[in-house]
Parts: sequence; structure tokens; C-alpha cells
Amino acid sequence: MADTALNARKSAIHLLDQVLGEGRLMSECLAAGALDRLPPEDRARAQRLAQETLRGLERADRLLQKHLRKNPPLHVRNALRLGTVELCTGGAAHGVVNAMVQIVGDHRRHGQLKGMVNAVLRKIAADGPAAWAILRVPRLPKWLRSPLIAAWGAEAVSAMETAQFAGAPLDITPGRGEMPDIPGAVVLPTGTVRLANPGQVTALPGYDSGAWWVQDAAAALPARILNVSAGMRVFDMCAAPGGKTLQLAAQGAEVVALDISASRMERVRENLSRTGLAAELQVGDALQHRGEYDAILLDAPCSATGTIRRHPDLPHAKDGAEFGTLIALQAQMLDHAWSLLRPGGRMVFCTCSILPDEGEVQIEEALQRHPDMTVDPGALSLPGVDQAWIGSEGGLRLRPDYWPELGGMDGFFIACLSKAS
Ligand SMILES: C[S@@+](CC[C@H](N)C(=O)[O-])C[C@H]1O[C@@H](n2cnc3c(N)ncnc32)[C@H](O)[C@@H]1O
Repeated sequence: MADTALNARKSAIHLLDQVLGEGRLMSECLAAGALDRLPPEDRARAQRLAQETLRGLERADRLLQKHLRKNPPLHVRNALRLGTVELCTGGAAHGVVNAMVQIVGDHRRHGQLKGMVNAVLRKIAADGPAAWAILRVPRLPKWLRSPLIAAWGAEAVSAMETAQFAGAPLDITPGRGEMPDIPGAVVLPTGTVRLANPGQVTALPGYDSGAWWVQDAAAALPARILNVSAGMRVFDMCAAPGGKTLQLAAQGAEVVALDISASRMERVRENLSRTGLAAELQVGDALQHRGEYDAILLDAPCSATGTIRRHPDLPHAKDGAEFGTLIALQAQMLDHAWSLLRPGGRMVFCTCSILPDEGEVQIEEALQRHPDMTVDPGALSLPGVDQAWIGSEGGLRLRPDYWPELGGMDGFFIACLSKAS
């Protein structure tokens, strides 16, 4: 037991080294096998520890600052940060301090710093938890905070930061069959099932039989808004890992699902096979795709700034440098998707972004380029969808600070577009 806790902590620190030192996203590290040698419980634990440290990084650094005369090497700093977060969020002092001392002591280059780690974490164990509780909610970095304040105002951004600091529950979308009883499950107003303390996902009732799949409540709305039916030919243009493909297939449509990433497409294949649903899978560049469809779902590549509750590594690993390229690609994809839609067809454009340039502005500009395009706000009338979330351009703006009493939701922008016949 002690060894497995130590391995999970070591791996969490290694993840922090990659995110904070190399600017890599945690999802990239995991896809590259960062935690593959750990058993599933430790993998989940390592991921949770790294995420909690990233959420509380600003607070941890403020507390550590008081006890450090100079900055230690990143690996040691990350061990101190993880130790601080654990100590200040209920971790047992003895176990946490000993683990961090052992991890740093075993390190081939930094072993001599274990005494310092011991001294600093003992001080944090004594006065950290009280100080932690009164520190401000960690803020987003300036490169993201400034455009968000310009878009939504300072109060809304503070509320988003509170939601991001709280983290996210596990949301699941029920499939076509019967939903098993899952202890603690709550059904949200939009029909998504939410679990506050899920534990290991693959061990939950109904996982093996494919009764449901993991999908944030906000992410479940685009496919519901597209509202396809049996016999319709539907194109899921950026499909992986496939949550929306599964929904479209469950609605009975004939789905062509495409993604440029072969490895991510494997996830779609696995998800379809687990849930017993069917879709035609293609790997390729959406911009080169040809065909004609009754309905299209374009879940375009974006900054993913709406998912920071679940991906607290994003603001630390990124700096916004790629926003311009993504915004241009979204417009190009929207135009190409429009050329694949039959007259009279409908298309949902969505992004998991909280930046208007990747949502509202894309639609305003697309309407100018395409005289045969109209926005259909009526398609957004779904149970649980607050009409106050609909913007003047007719799209649905979802933000992480919505539903605070229910545990929040991902930030998303969703618009349903109709093509003249
Ligand atoms: C927001 S994710 C899609 C999530 C997915 N719809 C779901 O619900 O699980 C965006 C996807 O776009 C894919 N992508 C990026 N550029 C692409 C391109 N040129 N053609 C096709 N897919 C692309 C990425 O590989 C990524 O999987």
C-alpha cells in the first residue's frame, strides 16, 4: 500500500515536471504512456494529485515562498508543491512529509535537498492549512484572464475561477438501454447523469456493458441540438474521442465520423465497440473530405478554455500563442462543412471555448460569408437549457460558472445553422 501511494506521488510529480517544465498537456503525457506502468487505481490517484496541485498552484507557491530562500530545481519545487497541496487539503502530515523526503532523497541529482524538503514541509504542516484557507482563489494567467474580462467582465471571470478551482464531477451520458443504479448518481436538468465522487470510472456499474459514456453535461448538448433521426446521413467532422459520435449513432442516424488523428480515432472505435453502437470511421483531414450530408456536427478544434475545470494543466502548459491559427482553422472548417451540407440541411457548430472569437464571432462572420445560412435559436429549446444563455447572434453560450449549485459545467458555444433549400 505504502509503495503504491509513493509510486502515484512520484508519477504525479513527473506529470507536473512535464506540464510546468515542458509546456506539455497532461492528455499528451498520458497518451504517450506516462502512467502506463501503474495499476489503474494508482493511475487515477497520480492524475488526481497532479490536477489538484495545478488547481492550487498559486496558493502552494505563496505558502512556499515564505519558507524558501531561493528557488530549488523544478522537480524539487514540484515535490514541495504537491506536498503543500496535500498537507493543506487534509493529507496526514507524517505520511506526506515522509513520502516527499523519500522521493527527493532517492533522486539521483537532487538527493542532497531532502533535508530542506523535510524542514519546509514540516513548517507547512504546522501553519499551512490555516493560511491556505484564507488565500484568494487562484487566478487564470494574464494571457487568458485579460481577454475573458474584456468579454464577460471581472465578476464573471472570478466566478469562472471559483468553478475551475472547485474542479469537476464526473458526468455520463446514458445510452439507449437501461441505466444501471449507480450509488450517488444525480440526474441533471438536461438529462446528463452526474457523480460527485465516482472513484475509478471503469469499475462503475454499466461501464463494461456500455450502458453509458463519460461526457460533460455541456458537451452532451450539441448532438441533442442537432437532433438527428433514423435514416439521416450525418457527418461528425471532428469526431474523436467520440462522445458526440455515440450520441448521433444512438439517435439512429447513419453516421460518418472523421478525425485527423488515427490514435484518437482508436478511442472512437473502442467506445463504439463497448457501447454496441455503429458508425463509419474515417481518418483524414476534414478539409479534404467530400460528400453530401443531411446534417453535420462540427465540433471544431479550439483553445479548450472551457474545460479548465477538468483540465487544470491547460493554463499552465499553454500561452495563447496558437489562438490565431485555431480561429482561422475554425472558419475554414465551417466554410468547408457548409459546402458538404445539402440544401435544407442543418449543422451544429460548437467549440469548448469561452472565448467569443471561437464562438459568437465565428457565427457573426460566417453569416456574412454565406447568404444561405440562418441561425436557428429554436433548436436550443431543450429541457434544462436556460433561454437567458442564448446570445444575440442566436447561439448558446455555456460557461463554467453556470449551475454553481449543481457543480458547474464546461464552457461551450453551440449554434444550430440551417441552410436554405
Ligand atoms: C474538440 S475535439 C473533438 C471532440 C469530439 N467531437 C467528441 O465529442 O469527442 C477536436 C478534434 O478535431 C480533430 N481535428 C483537428 N484538425 C482536424 C482536421 N483538419 N480534420 C479532422 N479532424 C481534425 C482533433 O484531432 C480533435 O480530435
